[in-house]
Amino acid sequence: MAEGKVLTGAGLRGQIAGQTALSTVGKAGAGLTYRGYDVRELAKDCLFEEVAYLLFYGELPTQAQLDGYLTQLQTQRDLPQALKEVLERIPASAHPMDVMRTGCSMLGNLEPEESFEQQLDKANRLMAAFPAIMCYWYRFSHEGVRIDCTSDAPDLGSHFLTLLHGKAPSELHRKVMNVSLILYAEHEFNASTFTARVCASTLSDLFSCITGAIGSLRGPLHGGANEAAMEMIEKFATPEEATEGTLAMLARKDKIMGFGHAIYSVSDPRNEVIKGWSKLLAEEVGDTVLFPVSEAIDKVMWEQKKLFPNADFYHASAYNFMGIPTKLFTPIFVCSRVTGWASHVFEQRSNNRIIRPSAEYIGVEQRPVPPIAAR
Ligand SMILES: CC(=O)SCCNC(=O)CCNC(=O)[C@H](O)C(C)(C)COP(=O)(O)OP(=O)(O)OC[C@H]1O[C@@H](n2cnc3c(N)ncnc32)[C@H](O)[C@@H]1OP(=O)(O)O
Ligand SMILES: O=C([O-])CC(=O)C(=O)O
Repeated sequence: MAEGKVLTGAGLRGQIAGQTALSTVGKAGAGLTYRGYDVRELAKDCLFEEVAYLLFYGELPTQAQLDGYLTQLQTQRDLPQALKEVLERIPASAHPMDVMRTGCSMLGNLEPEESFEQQLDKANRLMAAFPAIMCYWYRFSHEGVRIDCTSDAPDLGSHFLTLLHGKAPSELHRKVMNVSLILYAEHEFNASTFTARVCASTLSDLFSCITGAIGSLRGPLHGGANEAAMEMIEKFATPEEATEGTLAMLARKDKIMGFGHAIYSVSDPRNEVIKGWSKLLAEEVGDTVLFPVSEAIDKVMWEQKKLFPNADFYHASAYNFMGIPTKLFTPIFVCSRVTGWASHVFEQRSNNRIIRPSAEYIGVEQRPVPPIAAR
């Protein structure tokens, strides 16, 4: 069970910045829950869309509600032509998180949130459209293909894999992508969600809140860690090399991406779930390198620093085994976390006061402005 950490110091650590009924993170005896449900239980039995529904509407859907919701989301997957044209103009060298940011912002121009009464419709629309934003740009810029942004895939995870690979995923890949989307969906006041809430507190529109959140998620200390972890893992050909290399990085005081957490102190409850699925995928593809290398890094980090893998570390190998290009790892996080971000925007709006903390001034004392010739 995840334990509470002693939280003080810079980075607003340990300060209550608001209230939420959406999730617990690192609460002693509760670990990670979404609206009271253990994330591990949700990841075992639910579809990602059930979790999205839970976050957006407050309760898990009945079968009839879920069927209706899946159908609704399926009809919202296609992109307007003007957005496709914008995506076609973004170079292949662009970072896909910048593509997601631009795609979100452009959709906000074409289909703006004109009143807060539209917030749920706009959140569902964004969630349904994100896989196509990512894959339309990726396949056009890298393969010269203009893909059909719709698919028959019943759920968002398999829709994404279908658009990316041009064929329906295997049952195992569909399952893993679904689990991954659930694990990444919501995490209280992390940096990107807090960004969204600050933006929401000015009574801005949903697209602005989500665009800002994407920018915060992009950094390697947050969502970008899954890509950074993959780049590190790939450098090692054997577990022995990984052990030596990790020790050398620690000696240089490098940050090891995919380890540690701002709130959890002994484990990230999402790790055991994705690690299990990564192991299964490794067996499926007959991997003898990536998974053993990952475990070797994991062992050194625990032995040397008592640092544990966070949600991002074994996501790297899991996504790699499913043939997903590394640069798309963090954009998948966006496809999932848009549910948490939007739910926090709704929560902020429902009991709002502009978020405006104070700063401790550490600059020079007040002084007269000298004439320019005297400076
Ligand atoms: C989905 C997510 O966003 S999960 C987070 C993803 N990010 C990463 O994986 C990036 C790597 N990890 C980190 O940079 C950090 O652990 C963070 C940003 C997640 C948390 O930062 P903090 O709350 O400041 O970490 P914390 O207070 O636990 O750090 C304690 C010590 O461990 C060190 N440490 C923490 N994580 C790491 C790491 N991954 N590698 C090496 N050292 C680390 C810190 O530098 C600090 O050392 P110091 O006391 O000598 O300065
Ligand atoms: O909570 C955090 O600081 C980072 C994190 O794990 C997440 O956003 O999923």
